[in-house]
Amino acid sequence: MNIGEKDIGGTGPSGTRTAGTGCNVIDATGLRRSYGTTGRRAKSQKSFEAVRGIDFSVGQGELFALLGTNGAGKTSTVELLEGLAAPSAGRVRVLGHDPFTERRKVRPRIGVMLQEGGFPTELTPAETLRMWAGCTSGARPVDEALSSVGLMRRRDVRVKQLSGGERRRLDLALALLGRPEVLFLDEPTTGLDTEARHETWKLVRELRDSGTTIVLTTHYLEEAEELADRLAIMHNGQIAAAGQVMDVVAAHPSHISFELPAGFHLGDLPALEGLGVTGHDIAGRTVRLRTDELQRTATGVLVWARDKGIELRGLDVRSASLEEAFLEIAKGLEKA
Ligand SMILES: Nc1ncnc2c1ncn2[C@@H]1O[C@H](COP(=O)(O)OP(=O)(O)OP(=O)(O)O)[C@@H](O)[C@H]1O
Repeated sequence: MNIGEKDIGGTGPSGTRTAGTGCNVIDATGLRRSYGTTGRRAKSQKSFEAVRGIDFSVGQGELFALLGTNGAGKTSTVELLEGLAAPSAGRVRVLGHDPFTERRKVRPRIGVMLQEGGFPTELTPAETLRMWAGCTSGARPVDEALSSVGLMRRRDVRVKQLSGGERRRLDLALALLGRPEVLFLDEPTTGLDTEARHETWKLVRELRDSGTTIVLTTHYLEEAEELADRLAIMHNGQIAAAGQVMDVVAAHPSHISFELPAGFHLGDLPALEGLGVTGHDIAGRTVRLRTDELQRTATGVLVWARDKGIELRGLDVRSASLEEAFLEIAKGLEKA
């Protein structure tokens, strides 16, 4: 594939780095987006900066997830990548081109699954895809697109009779119709039941494995954990953390909690610092320890309990999850 520009690779200011094949399909540098700065009323309007100078790149065949709280700036960012708006500052390249000014070169090579598809509800899925195929060069056969998202059974019912989850699948079928090299998925499994969500994940993995580059926004951290090669967590228009899931998670402490048996106090435990504990709290009789050295701390606590001949009820030993990392990042930034 002719990407058109050289890999800029390396580590950006926000710590993002491509893990892919050396070809960056997407490059964003110092990207900013403001609302209320264009149009006739611009001078009287107060502008709002939704994307505040972000850098990231996505390698060919990589699945990159953009996470963040409501209003963090994910959709505003993805729209810049899709060429639906121009950045107010910074630079974006998709497949080596500016997706806004060179839209005609980029659009046929990307697939976009928006949050709200907005189909004509009187058409059937087959008719919807046929209509769309008429505007798409090199479109897949309609039935192939329908069966790839598990909608063959519903090909001839009206869209208005589809469930919310089935409409999401039709959205996905439309995004896949032109065999895109780059696929943008905006909350693709919202409204899907567990089985349909797992089917969508399987399909997304297959697409990624066949070389499609995928940018995913999601509110489901489990989805990012399942699918993402790398991710970025946005907050207030900036990238607060980025990297592989395990890197983002590793930057946050693991936890051990248990109930103190009757007659024991926190001070009866061995010196917490010596066990590698970085912080603790106690609620009622439940002790919660934070640590960056889970095995050492857990061993210390268990050996202490064995030596005292006590059972630690409610014992829970867990590595940090993406959810905990996410919540800590959001909490930390709110305080900042
Ligand atoms: N057209 C617009 N005009 C003015 N402000 C906007 C516009 N679109 C979005 N915003 C604001 O920009 C910020 C980022 O919005 P954006 O939709 O990009 O966030 P998001 O991370 O996608 O949120 P969500 O997870 O809720 O979809 C929000 O504060 C939002 O209110």
